[in-house]
Amino acid sequence: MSKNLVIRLDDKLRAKRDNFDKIPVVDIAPLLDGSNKQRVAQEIRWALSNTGFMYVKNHGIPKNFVDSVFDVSRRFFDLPMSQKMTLHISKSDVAFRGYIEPFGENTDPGKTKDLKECFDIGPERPTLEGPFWGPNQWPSSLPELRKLTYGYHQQMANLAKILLKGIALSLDQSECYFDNLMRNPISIQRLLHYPPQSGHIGEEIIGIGAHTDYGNLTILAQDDVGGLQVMNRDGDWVEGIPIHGTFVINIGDLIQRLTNDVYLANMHRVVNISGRERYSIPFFIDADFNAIIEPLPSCVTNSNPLRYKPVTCGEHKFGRFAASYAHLAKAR
Ligand SMILES: O=C(O)CCC(=O)C(=O)O
Ligand SMILES: [Fe+2]
Repeated sequence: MSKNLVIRLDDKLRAKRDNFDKIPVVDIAPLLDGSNKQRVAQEIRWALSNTGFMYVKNHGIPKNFVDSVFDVSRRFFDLPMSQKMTLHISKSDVAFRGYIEPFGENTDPGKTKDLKECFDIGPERPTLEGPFWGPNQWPSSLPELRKLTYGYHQQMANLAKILLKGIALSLDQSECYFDNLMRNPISIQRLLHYPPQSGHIGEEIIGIGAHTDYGNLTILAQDDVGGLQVMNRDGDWVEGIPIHGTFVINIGDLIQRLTNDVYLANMHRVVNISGRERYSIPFFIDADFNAIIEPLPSCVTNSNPLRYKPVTCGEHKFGRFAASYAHLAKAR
């Protein structure tokens, strides 16, 4: 695998990180019930500075609810292609809501085509305008999809708030630190389907090409098939194996910028070598469109000088989307 991707971080900082061959599991019950927030914050700090990823367990979201969303997601992707294409994401313009066909969004576009199909929805708040807001597109033949996916998305938004309190504490900030940056945060609830691949699997076509996530936080539910891979300090890929009852959490570029590279928005990809269909359900949450993200003064030191200029969340996110989406590339 190309090691050049990891060099994105300067070598001095990379050498300071602990290496890892497993992604840590963090029990967040003491954060939810308030019994030991600092212990959870410490575990989050290790996980996000060294791996950029963690599993969370005891998160309070019922397993049967998550299963019901996987179930409706399978039924959605089983619909005929002609029906799914009537909901195509390009019809929502820059609201980014709807269906994306295989190879329609490529996360490492110079190198890899993504063998995945997606369905994206977002908050249904008609008063908010601008990119990343707008009506969702729902299939009339599958009415349960709306209730389940939208309900799931709200549960994820609540869980994200709790996790962001833990992340704020882990950075020695007040637990309300993110509230001002996230009054109406951009968020996307995605359903993902990775068709099976067989024969020789080269980097030119895999489930999802190597990338970092763009925003603040991602909460991922995966089925039991496996295929998620996360890059360690040596540039080797570590399996994000499915662990029953957990979510996989990772931070995106905005938190890496906010922490002046102290926390890592790590490279990851999906290679589905199982020969089976794989389904996953990521929830992405960013900051407000106009929120200015700049390094926290406590993360800027003599040995880690200022690395980033302020950027708005919307500007950063839009730039990264434009590079990945065929329908935006055509419009440019
Ligand atoms: O499906 C997965 O396991 C990961 C998906 C992912 O990385 C993404 O959608 O950004
Ligand atoms: Fe990702």
